[in-house]
Amino acid sequence: MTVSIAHLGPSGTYSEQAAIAYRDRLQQEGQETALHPYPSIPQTLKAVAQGEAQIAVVPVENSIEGSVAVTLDMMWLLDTLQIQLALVLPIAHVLLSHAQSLDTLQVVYSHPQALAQCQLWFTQFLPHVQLIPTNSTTEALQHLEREKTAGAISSLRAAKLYNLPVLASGISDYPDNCTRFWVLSRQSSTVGSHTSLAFSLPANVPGALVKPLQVFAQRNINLSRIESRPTKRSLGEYLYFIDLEGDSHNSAVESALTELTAHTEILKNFGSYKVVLLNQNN
Ligand SMILES: O=C(O)C(=O)Cc1ccccc1
Repeated sequence: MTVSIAHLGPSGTYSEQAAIAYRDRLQQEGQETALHPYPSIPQTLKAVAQGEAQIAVVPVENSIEGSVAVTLDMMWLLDTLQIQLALVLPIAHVLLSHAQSLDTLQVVYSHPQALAQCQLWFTQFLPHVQLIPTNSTTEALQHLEREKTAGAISSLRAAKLYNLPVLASGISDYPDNCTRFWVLSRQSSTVGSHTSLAFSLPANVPGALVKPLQVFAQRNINLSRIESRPTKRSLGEYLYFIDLEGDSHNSAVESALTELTAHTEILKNFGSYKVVLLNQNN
């Protein structure tokens, strides 16, 4: 049976690069696979939640810009997705354009994460250029043929794929730019070094967040990330997304998760998984 892997498209995105790395792992195990590009991150996740695809590979956090909010929000909403693996991909942005020189550029298109990761570079070298968000780094490339004074931030892989000229490279604001992707499916996750969960609080009162956090501290469980997102019910009310070091089959983590139910309103366990560092050529 062919395993279908959904990712943000069109072809050439960083998400596709992470999906290819995952596909290669499955192929080494003798699995048949097929990649399926989707126009947005929510559509990629819904495809798996609705059973249209079996696996989704989506960005969750970038070392410069932080969380991909839409991924966290959809994980909470969809409820059924479990993390199978985390992939950390180095990100090297280039500026692509048919323009002859940088100073003729008027607009630059890209995914909001890519625009944000290069904002200092644009402030310094192209302060008057208009930055326009697109659904993905490769969707941005569709503008270049018709708009000769437009640029797009994408990868060198995408430049080669679409045969587009590179106007500038090394444009990320910090050299160690990398993005963490989650590999998700509806199957329950297995084992690994990390566990991710999210919860809402029973009441907005002093100390409400201390209690769930103490559950981990008392058991010497290290948290590797904590992120809040609005509940969207009322201003100032939040959901908390937590990554912890440990597997949910480990007895300390297991008992922490049990006790956590007493200090949270809704608790969602997204599963335990391994973290794999990819290199640029993956
Ligand atoms: O648009 C893409 O190529 C994506 O996969 C989203 C993204 C954008 C910038 C850095 C990492 C992921």
